[in-house]
Amino acid sequence: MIRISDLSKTFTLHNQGRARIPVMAGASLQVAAGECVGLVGASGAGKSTLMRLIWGNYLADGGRIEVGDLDIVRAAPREIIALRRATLGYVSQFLRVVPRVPVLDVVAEPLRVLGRPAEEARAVAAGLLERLNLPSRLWSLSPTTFSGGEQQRVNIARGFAHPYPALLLDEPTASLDAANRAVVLEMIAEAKARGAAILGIFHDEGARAQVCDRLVDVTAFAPRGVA
Ligand SMILES: Nc1ncnc2c1ncn2[C@@H]1O[C@H](COP(=O)(O)OP(=O)(O)OP(=O)(O)O)[C@@H](O)[C@H]1O
Repeated sequence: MIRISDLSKTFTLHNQGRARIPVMAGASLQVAAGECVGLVGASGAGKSTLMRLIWGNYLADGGRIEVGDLDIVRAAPREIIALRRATLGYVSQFLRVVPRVPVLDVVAEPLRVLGRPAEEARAVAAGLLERLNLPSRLWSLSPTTFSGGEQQRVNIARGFAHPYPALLLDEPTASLDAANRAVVLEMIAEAKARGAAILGIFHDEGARAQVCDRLVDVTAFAPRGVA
């Protein structure tokens, strides 16, 4: 489902004398349907950069990133938007939302953009928020003032509202208590069981051991002479 081959990325810092930071060269990786792969490697090795390249926020210098039939490296912006709508989900570490939109609509939104009726989408959102133990008195509020763990649960609910065939998870259990962490790990296992291809960063070793089928060390992707 996710196929990466010969991927390279160098950052150029235009405001700092065009300093060049080579992060990866010749990176290759595949994630099959129903599989969860964990990215590991020291801080600064390039885990987040790889996730952002797949999400389409960073442009690769070379290589291919195929998600389903689309090569993200060569895709047009509208193709990436369509991919994010139906095929590729992303649970980032931090929640970014439009102010004043209530939680229930934040979580229902991925279904609404796919054409699901409002009431139906809200019912799915309510089910997820309930499962993640977010008190219903908070559902009509904007999550901008929520605690770290509450925001993370909203982010997770949103990322799991639609059954994306491919999912990127950046530290999905980082701010959670034991009970909610267990719920999230259960949701990841269910997504795998329905055939989702999942690529994640988990600093939580227990979580990693529980849901990852294998680990990929991104240090191996460092350009020659950098690692
Ligand atoms: N937008 C950017 N501009 C310039 N350099 C960047 C940018 N993003 C990342 N880098 C550099 O790329 C390298 C890899 O960073 P990245 O955040 O991918 O590492 P990481 O493995 O996710 O680290 P951590 O575990 O600490 O989050 C670092 O040297 C970082 O400074």
